[in-house]
Amino acid sequence: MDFVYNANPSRVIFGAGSRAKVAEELDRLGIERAIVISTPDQSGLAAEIAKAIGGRAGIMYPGAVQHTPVEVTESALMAVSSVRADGCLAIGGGSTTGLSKAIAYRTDLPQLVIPTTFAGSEMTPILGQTEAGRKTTVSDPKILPETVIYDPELTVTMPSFISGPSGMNAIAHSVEALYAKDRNPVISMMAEASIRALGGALPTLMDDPSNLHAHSEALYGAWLAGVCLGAVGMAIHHKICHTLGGTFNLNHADIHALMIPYTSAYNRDAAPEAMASIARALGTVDGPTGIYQLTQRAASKRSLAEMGLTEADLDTAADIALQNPYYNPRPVTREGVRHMLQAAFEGRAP
Ligand SMILES: NC(=O)C1=CN([C@@H]2O[C@H](COP(=O)(O)OP(=O)(O)OC[C@H]3O[C@@H](n4cnc5c(N)ncnc54)[C@H](O)[C@@H]3O)[C@@H](O)[C@H]2O)C=CC1
Ligand SMILES: O=C(O)/C=C\C(=O)CC(=O)O
Repeated sequence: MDFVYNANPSRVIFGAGSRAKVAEELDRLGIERAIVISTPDQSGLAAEIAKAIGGRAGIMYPGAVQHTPVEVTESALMAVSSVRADGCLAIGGGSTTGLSKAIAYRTDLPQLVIPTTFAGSEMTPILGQTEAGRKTTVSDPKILPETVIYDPELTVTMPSFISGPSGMNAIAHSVEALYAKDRNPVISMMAEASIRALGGALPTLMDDPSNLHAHSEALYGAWLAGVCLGAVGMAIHHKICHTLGGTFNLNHADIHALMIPYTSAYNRDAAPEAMASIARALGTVDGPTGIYQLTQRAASKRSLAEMGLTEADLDTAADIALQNPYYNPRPVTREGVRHMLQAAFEGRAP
């Protein structure tokens, strides 16, 4: 057995109520005047946490938006300078974490992240940002948050149309980790455990959105998924979601949730060990079928047509997806991708 395992160093505090440790963790990082980042929708939660840390909250910045536009980062950097902030405290989903990472990438300020969705971004040294309508991705050790507090009491406020797709976004990280070119036994173990935890928790969350035990399980799965995403390379699923999301400005989690049955089915015959691992985790005979069944419960959008795409858009997407070659277990051909997109357009079982 030959492999390389690269661990991304970060400190993780996990547990219901663990947000009570924010002040202690800021002290540990030597942060005295944080920029407190959130989306506008989550400014109330950010204000509550800021109140609990007193003077360590240097300035509030409730302006995070999806896909990390560079203009927003520049405005946040002015807020950083205005109080000479010495660290970032991000409270929210992947969009909020993205802004914190964008600041850290440019300033090397330390980051404490409190995730409130299952996106997994907090565990990766990857930043996607948008400039002039174009989204690009960069990876750098400065981007990786130093400390992450996972408090499942903070994910219970997600309505199921956000929590379901967000959980499927995490599952997609783990699925692709299982057939990554640079996979290794530790990450594969985490990926299977992540799919098991999320696959068990998501149906419960759809029926009972405030079930704290299920949130804890899902957040645990999301943590593992984030570790997987940060440690190994992704393939056709992440590439096609990046293309579809960026080109047609689609919601990030919704497009991941919709596409993962089809992308995993694309690789079904080329990655049998990964498929067996997914099937074991979900308790099904076939991995992609198990994922499809899960999306029927957890995804908010069930077809590319429902997301507003046309068949002509599928041709555009297939062309773009073929532009930059990348590793995938099954060769990426235009015909194969177009066929896969057609099935997703119609929302039929893969
Ligand atoms: N670089 C990386 O490793 C990764 C980056 N991302 C990035 O993250 C972004 C998407 O992040 P998501 O978490 O999917 O969505 P998001 O952060 O945009 O949140 C979606 C909506 O849900 C709200 N929300 C978040 N948590 C909530 C809660 N607990 N209760 C009620 N409302 C809540 C937010 O205010 C927002 O309106 C994209 O820009 C994506 O590219 C996502 C995964 C990995
Ligand atoms: O697609 C994902 O879920 C993983 C990575 C990114 O979203 C990169 C980014 O756009 O921040």
